[in-house]
Amino acid sequence: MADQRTKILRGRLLTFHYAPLGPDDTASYSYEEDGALLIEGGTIAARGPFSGIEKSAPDDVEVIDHRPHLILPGFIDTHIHFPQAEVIASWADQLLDWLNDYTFPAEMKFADKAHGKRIARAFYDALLSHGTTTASAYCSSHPNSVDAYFEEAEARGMLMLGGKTMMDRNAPAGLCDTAQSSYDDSKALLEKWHGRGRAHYVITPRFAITSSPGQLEAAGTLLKAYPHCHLQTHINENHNEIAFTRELFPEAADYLGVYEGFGLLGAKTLLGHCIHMNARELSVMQETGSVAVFCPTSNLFLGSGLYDKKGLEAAGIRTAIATDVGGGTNYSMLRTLDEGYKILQLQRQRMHPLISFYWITLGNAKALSLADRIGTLEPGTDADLIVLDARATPPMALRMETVESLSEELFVLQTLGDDRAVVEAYAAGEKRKPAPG
Ligand SMILES: Nc1nc2[nH]cnc2c(=O)[nH]1
Ligand SMILES: [Zn+2]
Repeated sequence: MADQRTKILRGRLLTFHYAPLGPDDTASYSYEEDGALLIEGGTIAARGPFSGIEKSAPDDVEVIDHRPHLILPGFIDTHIHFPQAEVIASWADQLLDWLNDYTFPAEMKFADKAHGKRIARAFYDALLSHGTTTASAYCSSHPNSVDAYFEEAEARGMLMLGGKTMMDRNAPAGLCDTAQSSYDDSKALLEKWHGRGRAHYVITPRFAITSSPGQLEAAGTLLKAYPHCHLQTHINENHNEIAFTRELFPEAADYLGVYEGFGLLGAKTLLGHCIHMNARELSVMQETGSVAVFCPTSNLFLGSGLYDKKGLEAAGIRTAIATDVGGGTNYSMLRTLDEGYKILQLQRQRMHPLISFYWITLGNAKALSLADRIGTLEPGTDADLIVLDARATPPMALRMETVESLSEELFVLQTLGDDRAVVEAYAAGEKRKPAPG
């Protein structure tokens, strides 16, 4: 009798090994036309041609046949706001007005744990139905919201990163903590959640405008004491934001200098946006190994500006891509790639589809320093997978009639695809795509 949880997934497998150096870099990925994954106890036990995997498996193993669809590692979203599920699609001016008029009022509702639990269910339904199996989220400033966030992830077997937003000024009283309370609450939450199951705690000062120097210092103290945790914040998204930050921290060399001064930079630091960077900031980002997170739908929606992927990477900076819902306008990493492609086109930095799909899987896993567990179909890693159908809608099916290569198929998925192209999502080896409706 086979282990109940042992199964074979059959389909067209695609996984990356490193960032493709160009369209012809076939060594950068593995593609198996009739491939299979042996899944045991939430991890990938073996990968190969179906015939070989079937031979080595127990006779009564369950075979789930996903042909003719693609099987990929689950998508990874490196920057999203859990309490903004009700903010997405709010008609606003640029960043600071959008925060004050829509975002802060919506986040205040998370003082109520019941609200957090309801939004958490909707949030994870949205992630999984769009093929995202891991994300790094800002919760609200209420510790309750972090519990709601990780409890729901645990129930769904998902590897999720997140933390309590630290913010003690320039926001409504109902959202503000203090330097001391944010330190105490973050520490307690971190000790409760980090490493429990698949949870990863992220120290989360919102941005320089909403944190006093004392609070940024507290965040730095936490990061020093818990260097295995990530830290996430925002930087250089909007010109008014930058000007206000310079007024609040006149002694800092520049915006990044604020975070640098409080010891917030390093290989586990995720900096959202990084649009308007100066030369000094680029070199400090590179030296510290901090990650510059591209949020294309948000950057267009809020009129923030154009992320310079080529310039950042030429400076040796690690990059990632994310939705930034609710400034971002879609949970789909496919829609995110499509908008990102257009931003890069405007700068003559056209991105090849192999690089796009590398980025939202292994690339983002590397940016999170989690490539030993997720973002890949390598045996020994976690079975977080998705099944994609490039013929999911009539316009996609029509376009696919003339597609001749894997790269072309990926580009159809990126340009025309959304949650309708996601046939199934597995987290820790189990089917998790919510039933429609
Ligand atoms: N896009 C975005 N930028 C921010 N900067 C500070 N907070 C936020 C936020 O919630 N969204
Ligand atoms: Zn954000």
